[in-house]
Amino acid sequence: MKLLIDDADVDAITRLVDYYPIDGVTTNPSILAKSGRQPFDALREIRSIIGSGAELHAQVVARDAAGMIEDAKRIVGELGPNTFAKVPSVPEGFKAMKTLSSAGVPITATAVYTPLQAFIAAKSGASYAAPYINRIDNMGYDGVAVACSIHDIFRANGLDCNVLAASFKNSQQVLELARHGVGASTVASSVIDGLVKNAAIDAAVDAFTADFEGLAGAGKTMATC
Ligand SMILES: O=P(O)(O)OC[C@H]1O[C@](O)(CO)[C@@H](O)[C@@H]1O
Repeated sequence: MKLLIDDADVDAITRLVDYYPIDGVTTNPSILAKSGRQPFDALREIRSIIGSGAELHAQVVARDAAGMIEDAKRIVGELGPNTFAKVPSVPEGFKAMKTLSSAGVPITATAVYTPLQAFIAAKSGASYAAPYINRIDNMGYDGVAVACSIHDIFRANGLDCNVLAASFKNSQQVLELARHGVGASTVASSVIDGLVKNAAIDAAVDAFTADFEGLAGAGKTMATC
């Protein structure tokens, strides 16, 4: 499972890329609005931080198919290889996806709440479909089960599309999707930090350091003892 950052905060992205095995970044119009920056300025800076080998997903804003196609072409044209245009999984979006995929524009189908939306998006040429795990949970359904079901539908039908699970609020949701082997998960910075934050881990590492410091004549590290 690929791990992406769901954020447009360049300081947070820079730090997470430094520490963790990050495969890319996703944004959406709400995330870009929160950054307060000109959208393409923010996206170009994100591209330069993550490099050309990582994935960058940015969303169209137009509501009709013709406008979505124009938005998508600009997104991919400005941000280069490994950029995916996110297109909402609605009728106008499916129409846009069919044209864009024929033109070789990589697409992430977004705003996915049901397996049938994902199925239609995949058949329309999307490379990824992004189910909203936490938002589905909040509707009283099981977001992880929906994402796993979408993964299984893609495999059962030989569709060349992967799950890009989104909208996480906790580590358990991410863990369950890794267990099922879905293609990718995009996770907010605070949730990524929480994936490996555990008082027991810190206590174990602190105890090793304290024990070693008690060794007579030892330096502070293996390199200096
Ligand atoms: O429920 P949230 O946290 O707003 O998440 C919605 C998700 O949809 C996406 O737009 C899909 O990629 C993400 O950017 C975002 O995580």
